[in-house]
Amino acid sequence: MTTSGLNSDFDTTSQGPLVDPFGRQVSYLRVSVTDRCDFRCFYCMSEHMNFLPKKEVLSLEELDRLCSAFVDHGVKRLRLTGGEPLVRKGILSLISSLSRHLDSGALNELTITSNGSQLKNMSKDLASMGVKRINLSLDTLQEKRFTEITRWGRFAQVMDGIEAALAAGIHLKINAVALKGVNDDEFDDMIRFAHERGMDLTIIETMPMGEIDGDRLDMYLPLSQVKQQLAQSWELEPIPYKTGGPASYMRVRETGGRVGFITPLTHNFCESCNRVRVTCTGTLYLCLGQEDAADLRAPLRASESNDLLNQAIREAISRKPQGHDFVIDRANNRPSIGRHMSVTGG
Ligand SMILES: Nc1nc2c(ncn2[C@@H]2O[C@H](COP(=O)(O)OP(=O)(O)OP(=O)(O)O)[C@@H](O)[C@H]2O)c(=O)[nH]1
Ligand SMILES: C[S@@+](CC[C@H](N)C(=O)[O-])C[C@H]1O[C@@H](n2cnc3c(N)ncnc32)[C@H](O)[C@@H]1O
Ligand code: SF4
Ligand code: SF4
Repeated sequence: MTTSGLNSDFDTTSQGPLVDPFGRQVSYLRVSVTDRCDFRCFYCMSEHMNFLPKKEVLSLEELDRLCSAFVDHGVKRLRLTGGEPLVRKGILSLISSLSRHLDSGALNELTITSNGSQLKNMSKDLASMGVKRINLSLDTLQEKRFTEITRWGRFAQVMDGIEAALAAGIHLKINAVALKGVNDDEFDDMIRFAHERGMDLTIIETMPMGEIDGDRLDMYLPLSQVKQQLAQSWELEPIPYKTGGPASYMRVRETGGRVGFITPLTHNFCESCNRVRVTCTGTLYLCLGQEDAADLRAPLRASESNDLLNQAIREAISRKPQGHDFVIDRANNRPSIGRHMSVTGG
């Protein structure tokens, strides 16, 4: 973890918005509230993962304090992710507490990225707490494939979760990772499934993060190929729609719905980056595709006042890198970034 390299032009004691050395304002925080998950998607985790011991993980109160400190620094959008954020014990009390920032107008949006397994029971509560959008990860519509991909997931549970979330008035976006030889024959079906239910679909390239049991390189499918494939079935029109996320969207004329493409390896969207990530141990990662990080747990726990914490946050932002260094290391067959996606939650 880097603690040196402080950019001496930066005043780390002032309040106000967080602006990095490239003039980009950090207005979006993604928080991985747990590294644990009830699924074991094969491209994300190995089947037998060693998860963090409980004492290393921030309590719900500490997570609340940390998120609130970022809100005080002008963060407008908060996304809870994981692991699976909705399997963390007490998660609804954290969300309920954070929703005070929506009520006050300090926060524009409180969202979640989820595998959908808990949505059947939680959707109503989440909607009542002000969660208006959820990004739901679903890579296939075929039950057998779903079991092969997620290993431990139950397809029917996710389908029930989708139904419950939509019934509660939550907007869903489906995230599907493009996996060569696994789900690359399903994108047409997924467009139909999503658009019939008023959901956007975004397709994501696999990223070389964390050791997994198999070989992720074999499954890498550039989205340029997916677009060509889709263009044979659909009329696609580029549109300027933006959520503040990395996807670039197209309208599918036949359905009227949107399909988004997230291409971290073939297209670089870093120049407009607005985000940083915090893990469940309070480590602040300045970029999804870099190892550079700052420990916020020590300053958080060192004092009841937020002075040390605020200083650590500003110091870290002063060295946010310009962009990622994802490389596909075919020679050594190693992931470009050692940590798993579940550490930062995507
Ligand atoms: N390289 C890179 N990829 C990102 C970044 N943010 C999100 N992604 C990728 O996009 C995937 C989907 O992210 P989501 O959790 O749905 O968030 P989002 O696309 O920012 O969400 P919206 O607010 O709906 O736009 C993640 O799993 C990552 O693969 C980023 O900053 N850099
Ligand atoms: C790590 S999960 C965490 C939240 C939740 N468990 C879920 O699946 O939505 C967030 C997103 O990262 C994606 N993801 C995981 N590993 C990935 C990888 N190596 N490359 C690209 N996306 C990945 C998942 O498909 C999911 O959409
Ligand atoms: S992608 Fe999400 S649901 Fe799948 S193993 Fe990773 S954290 Fe769990
Ligand atoms: S890869 Fe890093 S710099 Fe680029 S958009 Fe993602 S977090 Fe921002």
